[in-house]
Amino acid sequence: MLQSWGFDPWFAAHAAEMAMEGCGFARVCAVDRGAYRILGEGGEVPAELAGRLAYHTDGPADLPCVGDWVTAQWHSDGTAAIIHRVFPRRTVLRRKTAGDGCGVQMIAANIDTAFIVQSCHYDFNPGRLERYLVMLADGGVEPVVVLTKKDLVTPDDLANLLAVVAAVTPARVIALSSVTGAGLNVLRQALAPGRTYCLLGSSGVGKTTLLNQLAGGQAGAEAPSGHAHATRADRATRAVSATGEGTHTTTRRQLTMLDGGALVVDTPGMREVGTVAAADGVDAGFADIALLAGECRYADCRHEHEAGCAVRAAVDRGELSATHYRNYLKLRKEAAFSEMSQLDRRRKDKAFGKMVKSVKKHKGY
Ligand SMILES: Nc1nc2c(ncn2[C@@H]2O[C@H](COP(=O)(O)OP(=O)(O)OP(=O)(O)O)[C@@H](O)[C@H]2O)c(=O)[nH]1
Ligand SMILES: [Zn+2]
Repeated sequence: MLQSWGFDPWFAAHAAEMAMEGCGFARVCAVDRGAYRILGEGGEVPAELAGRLAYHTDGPADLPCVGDWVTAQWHSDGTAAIIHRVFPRRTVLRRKTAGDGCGVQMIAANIDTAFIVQSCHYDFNPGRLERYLVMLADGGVEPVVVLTKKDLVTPDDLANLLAVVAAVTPARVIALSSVTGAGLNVLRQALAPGRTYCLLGSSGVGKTTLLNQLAGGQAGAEAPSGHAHATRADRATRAVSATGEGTHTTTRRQLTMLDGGALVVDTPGMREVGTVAAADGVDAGFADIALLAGECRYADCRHEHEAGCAVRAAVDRGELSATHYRNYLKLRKEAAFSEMSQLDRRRKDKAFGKMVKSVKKHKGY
């Protein structure tokens, strides 16, 4: 049971040092404002931190996060548990927090492989790709590049993209289309049971569509009981349920098992990695605009002259300050500029162009 959730020999080797009397091991499958859910031999239960763990840590990075293995003590009836210790982490996914400089925010632990998802069509950006690669290398996570929406570009364009990626990283690249299904099996075959994966990428590149296809679930399909099936409905809703007395919040499981036994981490924080990495925190001070952006007709709306733009509409109605809106556009431009990494500039060089060409030839694109 624990093995199927990823308790492999690496973690088993730490079992002796992590063991405590009256406790067992479990994997954290959800975290929501200090409320945890863990998966142990007896299934999934809510858990709290032991006082010692909660108050005697060096910082938030020491607290359990999704994907962590922990030592826990189950209540006598088995319906809840206390987390006492956090296993050493094989890998970490974390990002620097905006502002003070030295803070880090843990996004997930013990992810084996991260799929960096970019769209062939609109979103492809070698500078951002490079940034994800740095983040993954920093945390020891294996990168695989996934180029989505291959149906929207010509074979020639795709060959160019593949060559650029190959010039940036030796990581494996999978190009696919969720519309035609091309390449989906290649991705499926890259998933191994008991290994942990995640999808990183900006909003709109097709992560949700892809996850649903990997989960094998039809849109809104009922999950067979006992199965960690993730359906569209699952991913689209915030699992907040109202009970008789006030509001009771349940946290959706953020670590799920696909049909083939591969494990997938999908947390709200993981989704934010994309936007923050994409625009250097520009969105952080413009939460109001980010919120409105959710209502724009097009997922890739730039809020400039697009039809059905909810942001511009709010400015026109006087509900959003025009100055605030202009500041947003201005800052975003600057962020886009500073985002032009070394690599972007190099790309304009002749030498880099030559390298791309030779990679193309060599790889036979
Ligand atoms: N043409 C084409 N469109 C696609 C493909 N995959 C996804 N889309 C469309 O792209 C849009 C965004 O897809 P999502 O799966 O919601 O993107 P996401 O990355 O999950 O975005 P967030 O949920 O905002 O993080 C949707 O309209 C999809 O139908 C594809 O392979 N080809
Ligand atoms: Zn818009």
